[in-house]
Amino acid sequence: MDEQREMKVKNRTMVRTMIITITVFIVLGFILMVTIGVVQNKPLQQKYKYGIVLDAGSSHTSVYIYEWPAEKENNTGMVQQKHACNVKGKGISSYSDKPTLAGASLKECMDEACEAIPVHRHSETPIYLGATAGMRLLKLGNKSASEEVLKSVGQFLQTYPFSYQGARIITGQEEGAFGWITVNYLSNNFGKASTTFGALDLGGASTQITFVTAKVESQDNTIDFRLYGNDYHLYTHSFLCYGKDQVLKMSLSKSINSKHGQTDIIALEDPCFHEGYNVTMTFQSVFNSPCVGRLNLTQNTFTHVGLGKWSECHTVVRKVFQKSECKYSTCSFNGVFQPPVHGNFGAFSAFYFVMDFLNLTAGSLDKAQSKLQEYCALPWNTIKKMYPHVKEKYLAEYCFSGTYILTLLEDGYNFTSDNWNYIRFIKKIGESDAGWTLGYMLNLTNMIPAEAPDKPLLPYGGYVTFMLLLSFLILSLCLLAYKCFCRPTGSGQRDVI
Ligand SMILES: Nc1ccn([C@@H]2O[C@H](COP(=O)(O)OP(=O)(O)OP(=O)(O)O)[C@@H](O)[C@H]2O)c(=O)n1
Ligand SMILES: [Ca+2]
Repeated sequence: MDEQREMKVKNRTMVRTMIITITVFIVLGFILMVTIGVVQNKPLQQKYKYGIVLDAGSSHTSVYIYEWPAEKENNTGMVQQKHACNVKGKGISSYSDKPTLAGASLKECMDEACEAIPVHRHSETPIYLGATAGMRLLKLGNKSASEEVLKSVGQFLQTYPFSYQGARIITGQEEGAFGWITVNYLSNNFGKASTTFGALDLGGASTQITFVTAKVESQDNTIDFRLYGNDYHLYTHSFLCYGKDQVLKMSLSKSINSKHGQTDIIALEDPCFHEGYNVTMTFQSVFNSPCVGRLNLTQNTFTHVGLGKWSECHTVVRKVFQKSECKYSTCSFNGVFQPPVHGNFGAFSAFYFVMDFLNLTAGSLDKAQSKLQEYCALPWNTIKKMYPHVKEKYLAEYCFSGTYILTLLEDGYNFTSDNWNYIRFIKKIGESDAGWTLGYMLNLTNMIPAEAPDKPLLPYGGYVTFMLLLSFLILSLCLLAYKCFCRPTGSGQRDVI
């Protein structure tokens, strides 16, 4: 009997030891799994890559620095603007008579770029310069000067430690298409069934319109892309000379020409400038562009006198659009094919600067016209007092520019009161400026793949959590099963298997 009791006590002690050992192992195992899960899930220190694009516009140059997580290059929406710098002074095309100075004008912003990008990334950071309508016009008027300017900026950029990828004049189609890519990339519209935004860009010397359409009747206006597994059939057109500074020159030159021969032009009355505005201008400053014809005058200067009459201004501005000829089913203006606009549009650059200043980014077309009419009727002195901190050159032109924008959108691109609210005036999307530069870099670095990259079933964090929960469940079941098989028997003993 004693032996039997001793055996029983021994057995019980053994079972207890086993249970304790197994429980300790299970608990230790679980702690280990949780620890690994937590450590694995800890956000890794991101490694960023960088790219630089210089937007050499007609009125000014901007330097944009983009950054993206190194391992997520091909995911949509990953590239963001890290820094932007506006070069002081005018655009590079204004250096036509002193081209060698064009490069050095970029120094301050390029030095900022060196600071903004970690030194160990400098040599692998691509840098691109794209010049737009100002340089297109200079090339038309003085080809060798445009080449000298490009050479100067190219040589200057190569003195920096970045990976120089060239300085060139981009085409109007590229400018339109890459603006469209930027807007839709930043809005996360690629790789989904969602529709895309059209893009409207207004600069100093050209304007672009780009949107997805089914049928394009003219080859010059077609661009096809396959992005993230979807085909996009784009309509795009860039109107050289229809940026707001060149249109002002065209409009002034038309008024001067209509006066020419009748009287000596001493004062040029302009309904698009505020009453009381009175500035001496040279004829040269109006006629110094391929967008306006030549004029032979003996005088050098004239006085630009404001009248502040919006409806007359509207009539004058309308005259820069030639609407009578169209050999296609539909046209925008100047005989250029354009399908009817449809869907949402993002309107950026000067579209935004001007409409934002005039507080016209929301509301109906009728309301925009009546508010602009009121604004244009304000005397110049009042305007100057209302906005003492705004650059006088910009301030003087907002009545004209606002009128031009409304006319371009309505009479030029055929927007109506019904689809006016589909236009969104935007400066930035998230942290990044809307414009062609981001799309240009994404394209040249192949960062937008034609096909959507394969995605794992679960994101990494989700995968670790799921595996942990599953392991926990299995262990719990094991414990439960163990408990069931160790249930006391009728004789008060335990069956140990
Ligand atoms: N706060 C501001 C900033 C700029 N502008 C005007 O907006 C135009 C410049 O627009 P932008 O998109 O910078 O033109 P660019 O890129 O220089 O010209 P382009 O694209 O035609 O080469 C110029 O007329 C400038 O006077 C403005 O009215 N208000
Ligand atoms: Ca521009």
